[in-house]
Amino acid sequence: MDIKSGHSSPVMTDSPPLSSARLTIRQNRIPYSSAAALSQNSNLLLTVPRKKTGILDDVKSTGWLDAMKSSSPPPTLVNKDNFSTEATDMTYREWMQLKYPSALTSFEKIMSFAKGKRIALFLDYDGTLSPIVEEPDCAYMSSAMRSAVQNVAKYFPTAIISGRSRDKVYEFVNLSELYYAGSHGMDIMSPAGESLNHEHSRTVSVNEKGKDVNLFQPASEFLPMIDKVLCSLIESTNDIKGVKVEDNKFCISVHYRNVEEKNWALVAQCVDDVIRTYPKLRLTYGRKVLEIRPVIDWDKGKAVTFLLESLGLTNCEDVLPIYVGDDRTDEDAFKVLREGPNHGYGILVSAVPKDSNAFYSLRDPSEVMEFLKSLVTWKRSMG
Ligand SMILES: O=P(O)(O)OC[C@H]1O[C@H](O[C@H]2O[C@H](CO)[C@@H](O)[C@H](O)[C@H]2O)[C@H](O)[C@@H](O)[C@@H]1O
Repeated sequence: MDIKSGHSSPVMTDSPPLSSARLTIRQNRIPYSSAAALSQNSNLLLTVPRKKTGILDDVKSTGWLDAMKSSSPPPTLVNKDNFSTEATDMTYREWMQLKYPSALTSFEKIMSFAKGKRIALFLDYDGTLSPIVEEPDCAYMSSAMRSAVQNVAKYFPTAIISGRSRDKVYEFVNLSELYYAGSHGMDIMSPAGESLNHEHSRTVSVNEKGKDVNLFQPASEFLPMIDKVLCSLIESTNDIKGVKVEDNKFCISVHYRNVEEKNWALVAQCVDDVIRTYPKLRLTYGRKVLEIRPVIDWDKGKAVTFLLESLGLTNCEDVLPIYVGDDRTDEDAFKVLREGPNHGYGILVSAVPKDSNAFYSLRDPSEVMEFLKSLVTWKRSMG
């Protein structure tokens, strides 16, 4: 059975990554009037020079401000009480039925394909295992979700793949039996006593019990640069109310979720001012967050391929990788499973219709938990 059947080729409608847009218009200049207007509107003491090149030009010429605005479901579609209108419900149902069927209602179909195969499970963290909240440091997962992940990991090799630092996501998930890939896959760790089976991996003692884990960190040479940029970003955004700069070790997140919308362009400007002198760094975006990372050819998709190789599960007919994620950065992994030699299923977690490289969908973390529990029940039923 061809797992691609029945799905049309997805078309990504999001804007291109900031970095590429940035490069193409680097010579453009912001007219003095725009820069002046920005500084007047901002009510901040930040100095905005007369002539600028960079992200702000992109915002104006390629709709980046729109991209920043649409990088998380707008409150009119999904508000805090999960209110949705009949019309948006119907649009969602149509999207789900026609393009990305629910992984819960399609569970039997998925499992009929999984029969006789070894499942490998990859789980994003924010928005997948934990709900999106305003304060990034408070994105806790529930203990019920932790149990569901713990149970599923008894039967299938399971990895958490996150944009966060590995330490932070480990602190949230707190299950030592899992593989972890932090910093968008640039910081991979095996469970204690396991090896990543790679010539460039190294063994270190990490936890208080002094257990050995194996690490693979393809961007380690960038650490000094990232640390410098982190300090500069903290300093330059210091006066913008609501900005949070998060140290994700090999990446940096600049959150604007709690910044007044009129100041979002200013956030972009500050980020651009800092990173413009670092050609070895690039900028992407996620859910109300700008993300700075090394230009190396590595992402969540590469991390999935790496882990499948480490586990000896690559290019095997009898392996079914499943990746569950909600964000733009998860698309790299969905794409790898859709197009690469390790065919598998991407499952997009979304409460609003959007285009994706995934095959299936789940509405929110509670449905993710149900899906994980169903996997366990199915496995136990197989004896
Ligand atoms: O790859 P992920 O595990 O999904 O991490 C992606 C980013 O997630 C976090 O930010 C997002 O979640 C926050 C908490 O719900 C929310 O406040 C923020 O607006 C979201 O962008 C995390 O803080 C970032 O560092 C990760 O890159």
